[in-house]
Amino acid sequence: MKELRHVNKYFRKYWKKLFIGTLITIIARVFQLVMPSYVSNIIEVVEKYGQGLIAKGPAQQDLLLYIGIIFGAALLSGLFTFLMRQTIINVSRYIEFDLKNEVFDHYQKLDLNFYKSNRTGDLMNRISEDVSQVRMYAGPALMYGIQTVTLFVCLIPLMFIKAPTMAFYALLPLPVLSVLIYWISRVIHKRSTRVQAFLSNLSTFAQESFSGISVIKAYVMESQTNAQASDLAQEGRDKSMDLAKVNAWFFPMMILLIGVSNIFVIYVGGMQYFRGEISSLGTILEFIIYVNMLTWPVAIVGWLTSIVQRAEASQKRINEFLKQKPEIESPEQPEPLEIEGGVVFDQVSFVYPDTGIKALDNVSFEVAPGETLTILGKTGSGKSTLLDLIARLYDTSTGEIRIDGVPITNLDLEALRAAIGAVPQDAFLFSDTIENNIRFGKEDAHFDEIQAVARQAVVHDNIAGFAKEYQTVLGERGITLSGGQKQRISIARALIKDPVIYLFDDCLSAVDTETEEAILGNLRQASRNKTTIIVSHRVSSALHADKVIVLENGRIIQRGNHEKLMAEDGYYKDLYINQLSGKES
Ligand SMILES: Nc1ncnc2c1ncn2[C@@H]1O[C@H](COP(=O)(O)OP(=O)(O)OP(=O)(O)O)[C@@H](O)[C@H]1O
Repeated sequence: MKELRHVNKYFRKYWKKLFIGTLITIIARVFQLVMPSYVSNIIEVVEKYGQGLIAKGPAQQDLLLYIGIIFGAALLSGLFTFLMRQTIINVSRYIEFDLKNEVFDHYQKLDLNFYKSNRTGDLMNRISEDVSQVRMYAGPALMYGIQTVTLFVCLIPLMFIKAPTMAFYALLPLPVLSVLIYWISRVIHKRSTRVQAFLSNLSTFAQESFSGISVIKAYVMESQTNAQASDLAQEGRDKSMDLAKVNAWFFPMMILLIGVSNIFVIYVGGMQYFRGEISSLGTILEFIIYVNMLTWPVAIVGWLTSIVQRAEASQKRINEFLKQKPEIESPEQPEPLEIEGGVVFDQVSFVYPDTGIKALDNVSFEVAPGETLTILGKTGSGKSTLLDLIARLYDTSTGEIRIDGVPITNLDLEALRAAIGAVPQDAFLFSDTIENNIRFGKEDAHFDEIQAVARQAVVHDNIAGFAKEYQTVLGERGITLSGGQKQRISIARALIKDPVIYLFDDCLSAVDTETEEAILGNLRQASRNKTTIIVSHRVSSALHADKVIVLENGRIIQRGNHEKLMAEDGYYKDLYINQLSGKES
């Protein structure tokens, strides 16, 4: 129960509803208890009538009265049972909602390393399956728990008051039933944990096969993927069958033990009746009803234990993630700063913690507010890493990055990221309309602004060509854009944000050179007074830059501007000559 303590805060939050729910549960059970003793009364009236102790008229009147009471009590018990579900089960849904939001909010705060070391399927499983298991504890388990306790507390003393010997024998098999069901539930729990872990794998496999469907098709891997899927399905079937086998024991065991209890009641009650220790056969019937009323709650003790165990295991998995602290956080007292956009790298090195790859090695440079820096270099030379460090997606291993003279770690994280408009290398667009994808950069943007930035990113004409123009839905629910169109929408999204610092990570790689030139021209206009850092493989992005650096294996091997770099032999000049000759030819 240690892990489940996490849910107590939600119980406290909804304590009023839970309190009312508990009262209602108790009332519902008390009304349920009315029926057996009136059934006994009915039998007694019938017996008396048979023995000629009561006339037909009054006997009929008594019968009608008792039936009326049983009916009324059943109605009220039904009504309160309905209200009980409405309160306690509803609270469990609220708790499920709150917990899902808490987990999701926490996921959002965690940094990239967390996402790299955990699989998406697992993240999704914890927020859906595991939270559902915890809901079972916060709702049904709580409700049936209260119900069981109420019934035990009211019914068992009542049975002992009415007929102690019969009560003793009637209750004798029930602890055995509870222990057996507890034991079965433990096995069920073990096996269902295996099923749970398997489902996590299955989600990951399905998610990867669907997102990688084009690769699967292109490499004609359908049959291998199918074979893998059917292996997984077989594994799932075996695990589910294991679970089904133990589940199958549950009800037969219950029925057997109720049967034994009933036989005890009939035998012991019958003997007592013969000996005159009980006055009416109605008492036997009353006890049979009691035994049947108790069976489910007794069985449920075992079931509840298994729900609690499962919820504990699930909450443990959830807590594992909730306990993870984001490695990158805002300082407690950030320096107040109106960011102007001066960026300084002071002997910065960075090693990816998971792979140990040194992506940047002693990198130093300065970009003044409003300047443009272009970073060139072979693939894997550390260009994207450098941009990620400016947005503080990672923290430097050694050295310092300063924005307007203030170490980046002293700045408020949100303020820093709000000042940055980043266009990543892999343009990611959401399954939403084009308008909303661009609006992501500025929620309250007017439609005219959206069109204006789309024009600057040279994608407006493409959008206008779609039947639904800006309302065209992208992604899984809609059309698929070309790589270049995606990149340009992603640029428009950054432009509408109108940030102080632009980070463009090779975001024109999928557009033709003519469009690239048009966009670069527009970007120069849009980012005239903004600090702009462009990562590129094309020298065209460097022609008008104030500064250029060339990276190789994480080190700066050349720096200057176009004119200076053309004056020396090296990577830049070679690249320029290569790309220029390519263009001319
Ligand atoms: N998330 C990551 N985890 C571990 N290592 C990484 C990660 N991202 C990049 N690397 C490694 O860091 C080095 C620099 O990568 P980076 O993406 O910064 O290069 P790049 O110059 O942007 O390459 P490209 O031009 O291909 O985009 C590479 O060796 C790469 O394998």
